[in-house]
Amino acid sequence: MAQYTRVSGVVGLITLQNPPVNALSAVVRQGIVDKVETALSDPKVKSVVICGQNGNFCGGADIKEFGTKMFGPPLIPMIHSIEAANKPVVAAIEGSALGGGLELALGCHYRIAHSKARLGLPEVTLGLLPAAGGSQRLPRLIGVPAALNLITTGRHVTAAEALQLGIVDQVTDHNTVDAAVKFALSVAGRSLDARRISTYPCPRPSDLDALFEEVMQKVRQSARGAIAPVACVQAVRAAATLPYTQGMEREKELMATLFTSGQARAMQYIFFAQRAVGRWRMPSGASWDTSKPRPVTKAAVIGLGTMGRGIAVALARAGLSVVAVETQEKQLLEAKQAMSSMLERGAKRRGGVPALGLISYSQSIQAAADVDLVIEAVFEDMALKIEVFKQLTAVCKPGTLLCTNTSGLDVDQLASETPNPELVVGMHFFAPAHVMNLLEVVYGPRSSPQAVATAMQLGKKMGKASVAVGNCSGFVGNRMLKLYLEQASFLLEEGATPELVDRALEEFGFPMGVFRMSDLSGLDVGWRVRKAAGLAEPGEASGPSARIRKGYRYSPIGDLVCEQGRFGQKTGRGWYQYEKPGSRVARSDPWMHSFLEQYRARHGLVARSIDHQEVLERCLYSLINEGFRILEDGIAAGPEDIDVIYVFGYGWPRHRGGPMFYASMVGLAKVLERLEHYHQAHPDVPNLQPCSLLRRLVASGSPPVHMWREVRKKLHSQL
Ligand SMILES: CC/C=C/CC(=O)SCCNC(=O)CCNC(=O)[C@H](O)C(C)(C)COP(=O)(O)OP(=O)(O)OC[C@H]1O[C@@H](n2cnc3c(N)ncnc32)[C@H](O)[C@@H]1OP(=O)(O)O
Repeated sequence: MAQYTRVSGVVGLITLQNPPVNALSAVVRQGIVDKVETALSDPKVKSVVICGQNGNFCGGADIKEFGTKMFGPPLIPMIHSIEAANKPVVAAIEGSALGGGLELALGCHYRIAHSKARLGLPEVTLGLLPAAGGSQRLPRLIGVPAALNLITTGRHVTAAEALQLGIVDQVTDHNTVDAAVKFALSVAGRSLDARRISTYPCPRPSDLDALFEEVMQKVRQSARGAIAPVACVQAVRAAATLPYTQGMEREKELMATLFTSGQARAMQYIFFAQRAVGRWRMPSGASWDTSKPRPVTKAAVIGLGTMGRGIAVALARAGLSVVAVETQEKQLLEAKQAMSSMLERGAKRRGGVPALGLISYSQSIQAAADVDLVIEAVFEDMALKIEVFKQLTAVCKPGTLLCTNTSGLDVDQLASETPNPELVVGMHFFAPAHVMNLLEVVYGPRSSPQAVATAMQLGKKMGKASVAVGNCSGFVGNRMLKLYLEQASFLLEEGATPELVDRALEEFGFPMGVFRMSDLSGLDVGWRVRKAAGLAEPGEASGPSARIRKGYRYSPIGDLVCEQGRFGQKTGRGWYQYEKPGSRVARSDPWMHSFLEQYRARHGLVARSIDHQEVLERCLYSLINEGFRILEDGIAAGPEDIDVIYVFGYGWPRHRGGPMFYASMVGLAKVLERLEHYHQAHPDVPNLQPCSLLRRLVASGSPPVHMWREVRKKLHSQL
C-alpha cells in the first residue's frame, strides 16, 4: 500500500509500503493511484514527493504476481498520470530503484538519490524488458548508447554514475526525503513542460543503423539463445525511430511475447531459487533459521596456488583481514605479486581502493594462530590435506573453523583426522575464485550447524551464491558433471567429433561446449583423478576389456590424449589445437580426427551419424538423472540447489533455468522415456538407468519443481 501525509504545509509525501523492497504489487499500485489523486486534488499541495518505506525506494514490479492473474491498476497509465500531473513530482530514491521502480521514477519530473542508492532496469535478467515505458523514456533521457548498455545488461548503476548519465538530478549524502522535500519546495509552481521525458525527442546518433547492427550482433553472441536481450535492443530501436506512442505500442508487443515465454519463467525461477538456497536445511533438521553463524573478521588461506590466491583476494575484497600462507618462498613472492595486481585491477574496474593492506603474507602456518577461520587450499591430495589439518589443529586458537577447499575429496575423512570434526566443513570454490560467483558449502555428518551457518554467511559476504550440500564424491556439481563428460567421450567413440558435440551444447546455450571447456581447465586434472581412482591405465590396449573398468563401460580416450602431452590450452594442444601454448582460440585439429578414426578401428567400433538431439539427450539427461539421484540421496535439499549450482558454476544457460527446471520444462515423462531408450541401447552404462525418484515423479503426474521435495519425502518414508 501507500501512505500519504502533508509535510512542510505544501508538499504531499507518498510513501510506498510493501516490505522488504516495496515491490509494486496490486495493492501498492492502487495505493499510488489513490494517493497521487489525493495530492493533486488538494489545493494546499504545491508539489509531491514519492519515496519508499525503510530506506528503499522500490524493487520494481512484484515478481511473485507474474505467474498469476493480474489485478489492480496497470503500471503504464499510473506512470503516465504522474508524468502528466500539473504539480511537480519528485522521486526520493534510497536503497534501490529497479525495474518498475526506476520506471516510476522516470515518470516523475525530478529524481533525487542518496549516494548509496542503486538504480537499474534489470528486467532482462528476468527474461523481460522494461515495459512500463522504461525502454522508451531512458533513451530519451540519457541517449541511445547508454540506454542500450543499461537495458541489455540489466546492470545496476551507483547514484554517482546515475548523476553522470543524467538519470538523477541530484545526489545527497543526507536524508533523501528531506532533500527531496526541500527540492520539491524549490520547484513548486515551475513549468513542467521540459520535465516530461516522454515528450523529449530521442537523441539520434548519426550512425544509428550501424550502432544497432553492432549492438544486436554483440547481444546475439552473448545471449546464446536468450530472447529478452534481443527484444530489449528492438524496443530501444523503436524509441530511437518512432514517436513515443508508437514506441510504447512496440514495447507492449515485444513484452507480450516475452512475458509468457518459457525463458522468462526459467529466469524468474532462478531469481527465487537463488534466494531459496540461502534458507538451507541439513538432514538433521538444523537450518538457517535455527543456526547462528559465528563472527569472522580474520581468516587464513593456506596454500597460494591458483585457488588459494583467488580465495584470499575474494576474502580481502569482502573486507576481511587475511593471512595468506605459502611455505615455498618463491611461490609466496609470486603469489604476492599476482594477488596485488588482481586487487589493483579489480579496484580499477569497480572504482575504489585496492584492499592490499588487508592481506599479510607468511611462510609459516603459525601465522594462522589467531584467525577465526582457515581455508586450506593446498594441492588436491588427501594425505597432504590431513597433514595440514594436523598442523592447523596444533596452531589455531580453540574453536577456529577449519574449511577445506576441495572439488570432491571426502570432507568427513578429513574431519575425522581432527579432534573437533564439528568445526570442519568443505568450501568448494570455483576457479578463478575471485571471479566465479558460486560456492558449495559441504557438510559432513559431523559438521556442526554453526560451522555450516558461518561458511554460508561468509560465502554470502564474498558475494557468492552459496549452496549447502552433503558430502559425497564430487559433491553436487562435479558428481553430475562426471556423467556429462562420460557421455561426451562415449559419443566420440561412436562417431561424433569434439566440434559436433561442442556445437550442439553451445547452440543449447552453454558458453563453451564440453571439449572446449575441458581444454580451458586442463585435461591433466581429470587424468590425475582417474589415475588415482585406478581407472586410467597406461598404454593403448585394444580389445573389449580396454573399454571396461570395474565391469562397466569406460572410455580411455581422454587418458590417451593426455598420454600425448595434450593437456589443453596450456600446452597448445588438447581436443583442439591452439596457435601456441596459452592461446585461447580453439581450432579444429586434423590430428584429433585421425586419432579418433584409428582409435575406433583399433577397438572395432564403426562410426555412425550422430545428431545434435542425441548429443543433448545423452549429455544432459544423464546429468539430470544424476541430479535426481542426488535429491534421492539427500545430498541436495531441493532442485533449486542443483539449479543454482549449475547456472552459477557450470555455465548452464540461465534462460533454461538449470538442469532440474529444464527437465520439468521438457517433461519428466519424456526425460524418463529417453533415458530408458538409451539405457536399453547401452546396457553397460548403468548411469543411464533412470533413478527411482524420477520414476516416482512421473508416476505421480510429473508435479512442478516446487513440489518435488514432497514426493521425495514420501519416497523416503516408504523405504
Ligand atoms: C509488468 C511487468 C513489469 C516488469 C518490470 C519489473 O519491475 S520486473 C522486476 C524488476 N526488479 C528486479 O529485478 C529487482 C529484483 N530484486 C533485487 O534485485 C533485490 O531483491 C534487491 C531489490 C536489490 C534487494 O536485494 P537484497 O539482497 O537486499 O534482498 P533480497 O534479494 O534477498 O530480497 C529480499 C526479499 O524480497 C523479495 N523480492 C525482491 N525483489 C522483489 C520483487 N521485485 N518482487 C517480489 N519480491 C521481491 C526476494 O524474493 C526476497 O524474498 P524471499 O522471500 O527471501 O525470496
